[in-house]
Amino acid sequence: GVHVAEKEAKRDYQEVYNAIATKIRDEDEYDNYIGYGPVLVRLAWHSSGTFDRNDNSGGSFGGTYRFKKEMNDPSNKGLQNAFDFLRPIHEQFPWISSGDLYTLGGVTAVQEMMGPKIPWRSGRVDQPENTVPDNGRLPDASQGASYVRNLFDRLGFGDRETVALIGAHALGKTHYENSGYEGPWGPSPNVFTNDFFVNLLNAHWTLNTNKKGVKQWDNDQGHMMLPTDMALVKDPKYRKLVEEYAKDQDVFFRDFSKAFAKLLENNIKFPDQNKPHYFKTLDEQDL
Ligand code: HEM
Ligand SMILES: N=C(N)c1ccsc1
Repeated sequence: GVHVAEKEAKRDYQEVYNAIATKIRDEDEYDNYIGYGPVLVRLAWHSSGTFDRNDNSGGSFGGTYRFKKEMNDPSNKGLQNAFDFLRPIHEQFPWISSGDLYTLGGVTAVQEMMGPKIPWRSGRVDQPENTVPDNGRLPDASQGASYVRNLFDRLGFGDRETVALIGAHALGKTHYENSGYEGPWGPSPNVFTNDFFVNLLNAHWTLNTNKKGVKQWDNDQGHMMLPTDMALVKDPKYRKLVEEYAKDQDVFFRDFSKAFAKLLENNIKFPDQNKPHYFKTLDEQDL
């Protein structure tokens, strides 16, 4: 059922943001100098993407990613890097819940990679191991448009929100050892842009079977797209949205911010007094 967030504690969440942001800035060598931003965004997404609106189960509230059943979900392979990154932050701020920390990590990463401001509310409360949702709720990358539409409908999202959210694939890369896909970087793996959409439309894509026997799309610049990425230009309704976001990064930023905030808050009711935080970036604080 829907969870009710606890009333906001008298805590300095900007301080937690700054600790995460400083660590992202300092530890820049991770994953061939992509840094921890993208994998932190993926942890926030995967810890929220277990939501199912049909029975109000899953979602970020209980911080259940910390339990091995969810951590070992094959869909979550590679996210241990984000979990290990956040461990010292959790030790420094033991009062923050796991669910708040995993989602705040993604918000901090998006903003520090020059993405849009993401409003964020506190109040998630750790839940016990017996509340871990079943594996298999996160999307399979080998599928087409109707699969993507159904999966994001289960998460409570329409076409516009779905296409905006998948725009996060401008960040980071795919790794053979995690998903069986190998993605040399997109043009800006640690800067949040609308490149994913521009790339989808403008590059010449070839469907290959990679060294792991997995089908993926490659272009001559050494970028890759998943089958579910390519579905966004094959489906006429999705394609209209890809074209809109490729043309206007501000519209993409606006829609991504709303959809990402909604994703991180699915299945949670927040007390009115828990106002959304709009965190300042390190640059905005001259830190
Ligand atoms: C149809 C939906 C989606 C599918 C099938 C999908 C699948 C994948 C796969 C297979 C990878 C590569 C993982 C690896 O090998 O390390 C990946 C990476 C990534 N995904 Fe998605 N994803 C989807 C939606 C999203 C959404 C909604 C977000 C965030 C809002 C997101 C953010 C990311 C990020 C940031 C990475 C890079 C991680 C890294 O560099 O370590 N994805 N995704
Ligand atoms: N399409 C991409 N470049 C991608 C997919 C998952 S992470 C990056």
